[in-house]
Amino acid sequence: MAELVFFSGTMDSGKSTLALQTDHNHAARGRTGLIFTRDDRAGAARLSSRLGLEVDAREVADDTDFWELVAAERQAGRLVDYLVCDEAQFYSPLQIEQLARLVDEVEIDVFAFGITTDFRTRLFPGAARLFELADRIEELQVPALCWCGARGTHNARTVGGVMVLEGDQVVVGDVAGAPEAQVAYEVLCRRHHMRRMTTDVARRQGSGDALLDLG
Ligand SMILES: Nc1ncnc2c1ncn2[C@@H]1O[C@H](COP(=O)(O)OP(=O)(O)O)[C@@H](O)[C@H]1O
Ligand SMILES: Cc1cn([C@H]2C[C@H](O)[C@@H](COP(=O)(O)O)O2)c(=O)[nH]c1=O
Repeated sequence: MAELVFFSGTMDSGKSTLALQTDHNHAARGRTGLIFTRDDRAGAARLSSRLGLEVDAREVADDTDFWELVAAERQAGRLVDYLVCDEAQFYSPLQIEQLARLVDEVEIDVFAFGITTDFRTRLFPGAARLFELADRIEELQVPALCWCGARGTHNARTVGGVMVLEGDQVVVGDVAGAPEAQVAYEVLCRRHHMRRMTTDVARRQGSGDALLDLG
């Protein structure tokens, strides 16, 4: 039976890598899939992993209708066995419902990958709908770590090196950015997210609870 699976984790937890591996393994067994993403850091219509792999993908837009799109593929005589959907937190709730309908009514597997919460620790609408509708939620197994060594659970946004809790929900960016970058992200444990204690703050304060060598 087809499934809607949501592979969720923080930024930098290996989701895009797993998306590429998932596509590879299914394609290697002769299945035909479509790869989607939205606002990947590598640019439009690309799915990129920090491990260096990058492939072409279909860019999801506000008006993308997954149901119509798959119907058009099938009418053109092209098989669709599965969908790989990266950055699924950016999809609308309606688009997540279209994905669930494809699973239930057309028996297409949907593998969705995305972060759950934004920089304010609030669920993205697409992630919330996935939590509500998915057959399975899979947590990524190799977590990004907070600077203190604890499992990273929350995504912090910095603007000019300072952690912020105000701003647009969607601002494409990376965890690898220089601390003074205009917009950058850092994965923290909840305790340090709540205290707004990024690596930079901990280093400046010479934090007593630092477990890792901050360099
Ligand atoms: N140079 C490296 N060597 C080994 N693993 C790396 C390297 N760079 C990144 N990674 C791994 O890649 C992960 C990020 O993968 P990626 O698929 O881009 O994450 P996500 O899509 O969740 O943001 C990191 O957590 C780390 O485990
Ligand atoms: C927390 C948070 C993240 N984003 C953006 C930043 C990145 O472009 C993507 C996440 O990509 P990844 O492959 O999981 O690293 O989401 C955002 O727009 N708003 C946020 O609050």
